[in-house]
Amino acid sequence: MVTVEPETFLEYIIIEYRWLLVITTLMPLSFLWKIWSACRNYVVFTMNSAPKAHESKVKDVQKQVKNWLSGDRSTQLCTGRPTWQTMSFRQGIYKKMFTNIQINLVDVLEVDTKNMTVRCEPLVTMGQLSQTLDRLGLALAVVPELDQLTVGGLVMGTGVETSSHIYGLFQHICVQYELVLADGSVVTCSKDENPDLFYAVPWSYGTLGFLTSVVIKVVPAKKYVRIEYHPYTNLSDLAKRFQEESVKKTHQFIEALLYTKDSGMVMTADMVDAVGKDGKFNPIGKWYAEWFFKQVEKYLNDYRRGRKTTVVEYIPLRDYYHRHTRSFFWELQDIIPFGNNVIFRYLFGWLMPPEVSLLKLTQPEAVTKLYNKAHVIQDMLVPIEALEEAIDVFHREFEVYPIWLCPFKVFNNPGQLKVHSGDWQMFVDIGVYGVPKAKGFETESSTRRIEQFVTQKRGFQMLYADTYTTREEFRRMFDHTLYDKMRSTLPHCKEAFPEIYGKVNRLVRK
Ligand SMILES: Cc1cc2nc3c(=O)[nH]c(=O)nc-3n(C[C@H](O)[C@H](O)[C@H](O)COP(=O)(O)OP(=O)(O)OC[C@H]3O[C@@H](n4cnc5c(N)ncnc54)[C@H](O)[C@@H]3O)c2cc1C
Ligand SMILES: NC(=O)C1=CN([C@@H]2O[C@H](COP(=O)(O)OP(=O)(O)OC[C@H]3O[C@@H](n4cnc5c(N)ncnc54)[C@H](OP(=O)(O)O)[C@@H]3O)[C@@H](O)[C@H]2O)C=CC1
Ligand SMILES: CC(C)=CCC[C@@H](C)[C@H]1CC[C@H]2C3=C(CC[C@]12C)[C@@]1(C)CC[C@H](O)C[C@@H]1CC3
Repeated sequence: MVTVEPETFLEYIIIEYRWLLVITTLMPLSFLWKIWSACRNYVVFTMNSAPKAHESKVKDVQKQVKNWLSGDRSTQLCTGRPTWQTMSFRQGIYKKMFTNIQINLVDVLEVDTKNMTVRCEPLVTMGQLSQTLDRLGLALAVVPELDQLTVGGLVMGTGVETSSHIYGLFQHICVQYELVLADGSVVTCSKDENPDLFYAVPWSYGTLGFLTSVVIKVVPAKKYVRIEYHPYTNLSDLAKRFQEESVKKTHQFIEALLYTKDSGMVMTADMVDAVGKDGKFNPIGKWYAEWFFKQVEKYLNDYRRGRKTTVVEYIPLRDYYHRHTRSFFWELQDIIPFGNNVIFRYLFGWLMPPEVSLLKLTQPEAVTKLYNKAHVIQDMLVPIEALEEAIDVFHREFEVYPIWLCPFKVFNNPGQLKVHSGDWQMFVDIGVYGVPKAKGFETESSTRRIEQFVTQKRGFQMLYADTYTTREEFRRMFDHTLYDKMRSTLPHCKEAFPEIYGKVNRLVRK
């Protein structure tokens, strides 16, 4: 295992006792922030002001772009959202050098129950949207788990969730985008209107234009999710079941957690109207509840001890959607090691989790150094047939557990993701978050070997994380044909925005 020795006593204190700052300051501040935004959203809703205000807010974005256009254009453009507020693990250095366009678009605009769509602005978060839709008996077809993820970030980057084996990625449930282009004009695009632009926008990281609204597909929601936990102590069997369930599509939600190379849990789930008699009710979103991944581990240990095989539970729908939010998957245990302790949960659970933005804003240099050297945060997307082989490679290079497995479909559409046969192809997102224990782990070289494996398998890397690829390697991983065509066609685009690589490579992030 890689260890980083703190250089000074102060560094040691900062790393080991970060939880002191988090509990005494960041958690109360996060709580106040949540109350403020709920009140603000409520007032906006009761005044019904968001749809009316949208047009003038878009005009303001246009005005800022036109000001840049009529100036000396010595800098390029990016959104003015401070980098510490984003969910990407790193801070983008380019934000300080570019002209920042303020896009203060934070509201849900319209729920269309006839066409089963919701229209919203780019800074609407997943938590805000799932709450708004839940009250109407609706849900997004794909709800990426963490509350703070925004619609804009998920469109321009990507979003994946346990229903993605049916609906695809977040981009596949979007039916229309409204953008302000580099010449200050407003365009809308869909699969029938400006289709080239529509297919080039996902994964473009804000390098084609500024997103100002998105129309997204919704589905009818039920009150609960019935979840079945299937434990495995053999990787081949687990991979086989996981792959079969993903392709069969008899269940609405599928995910797996690996706790060692050979053991883990496959979870299949479906929306239901009522709690059945075949399982217990488990409101995992309550402040006192154990972290989700810890509960799953308990069921796996029970199985190892020969106690139970398949367990069935009923979970409230929103609790299920955001099941990894309270513990940031398993990342919070590194910051608050006793965060899952029963006394802590009952006393302070209602203040959890701290806002990611505040954690990023207050991250000390010593902690950054530690994460650079001895921590992996990566999501690699590989064809599902390569799952077992991939786990072998990940074990050899990283040895980080738990591992998150989430199947998803990629439709054979034009754009950055190339599918090599048929109408769609099934992939799996392999999420690795934690401290690597592999012998000889070294951040850059180990990650580069993984990136090469993924490219060889014709897979992709999620770009909120660090990419160590060169520009050429990056262009091999992502098909730039349509993207390059759009950048040459759209007026002033190349002048206004860098290429995707210019925003996501490790050198432009700290
Ligand atoms: C466009 C729209 C149309 C709706 N239509 C109906 C309807 O016809 N019938 C109905 O019963 N309910 C409707 N709702 C749901 C509505 O959000 C809740 O019914 C209402 O907010 C409940 O009040 P509360 O005190 O519980 O809200 P709170 O819990 O204080 O907040 C409601 C939550 O909803 C979200 N929200 C509410 N309004 C907005 C907004 N304008 N912009 C962004 N986010 C917002 C926020 O995330 C907030 O967290 C609609 C919501 C929206 C956004
Ligand atoms: N379950 C999941 O699917 C998860 C996904 N993620 C990842 O997190 C990221 C989302 O985080 P989030 O904080 O919401 O987004 P960010 O603010 O990090 O934005 C991500 C990118 O999208 C661009 N962007 C955002 N809004 C707009 C807009 N209105 N117009 C033009 N470009 C825009 C940003 O451009 P600029 O650089 O100019 O600001 C940036 O390059 C995604 O990359 C996603 O893949 C992370 C965890 C889980
Ligand atoms: C499900 C998918 C596709 C991805 C999940 C990624 C998350 C595990 C990470 C996204 C943002 C990350 C951050 C941190 C941990 C891992 C994520 C939640 C920190 C909280 C780690 C501690 C730092 O001080 C701040 C980080 C902010 C971002």
